[in-house]
Amino acid sequence: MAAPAAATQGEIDREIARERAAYEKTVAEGVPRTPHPARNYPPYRSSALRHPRQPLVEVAVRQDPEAVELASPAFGRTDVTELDCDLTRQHRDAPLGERITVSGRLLDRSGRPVRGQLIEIWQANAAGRYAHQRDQHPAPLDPNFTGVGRALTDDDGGYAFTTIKPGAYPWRNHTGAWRPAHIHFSLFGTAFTQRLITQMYFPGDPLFRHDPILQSVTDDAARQRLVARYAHDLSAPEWSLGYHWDIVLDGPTATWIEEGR
Ligand SMILES: O=C(O)c1ccc(O)c(O)c1
Repeated sequence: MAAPAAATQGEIDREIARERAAYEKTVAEGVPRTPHPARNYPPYRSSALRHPRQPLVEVAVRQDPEAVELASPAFGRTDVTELDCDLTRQHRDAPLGERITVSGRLLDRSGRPVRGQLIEIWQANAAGRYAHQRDQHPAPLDPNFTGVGRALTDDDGGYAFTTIKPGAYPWRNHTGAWRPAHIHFSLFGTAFTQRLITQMYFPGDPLFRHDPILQSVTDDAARQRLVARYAHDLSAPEWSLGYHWDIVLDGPTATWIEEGR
């Protein structure tokens, strides 16, 4: 059987508009909204293949939570060093690109700081290429950039990363699909079963409205909360541009997550 023709960007834009209209109709009808993006969001093609089809397993209820923890990754406070949060100093020379700092606070639903939490990030280089064998698109790799970092939140729930601004990159969701520049964030929680994953975007990106992953967050305000704020006071003269991004774990201003594992 011949493979179906890939959708074009125009077709995806129309699908996004249809999904948005369907969402707005459910809001108008007072249908309770799920707090996070749909697991199967048709314009994001691979979500159709990858979403769970069985009811989710409640680990804490059906299994022994301690046994789950024994078989899961763990980390100790001493595993995370000061250098891990500086992605520009992990190689002999500095990476190419626009040096940035990204900082903010990890907060609970009442705005209280969440302290001592492991935050991990991963991202493409300035040319939009991941240092990963699955990324084969013809943009240059940077020998001075791996694109992976981690930090522990401080007593104020604060975190800060120094990195370079990632480039947009093509992916094969549809013809003409380019992801807006973004940084992936993982929040480990106090146990592996609490891990949350999300993405941070940069303000004013013209690709936002064409991106089915960002658009799978159908609530406008929630989508805005995934976009960092350019913070001139965080910029360092002759050195780096500053961005501010808070992550709220829960409640009406929660940062929407793409996946919790
Ligand atoms: O699900 C995916 O295929 C996919 C592709 C590119 C991304 O940047 C991403 O976050 C997810």
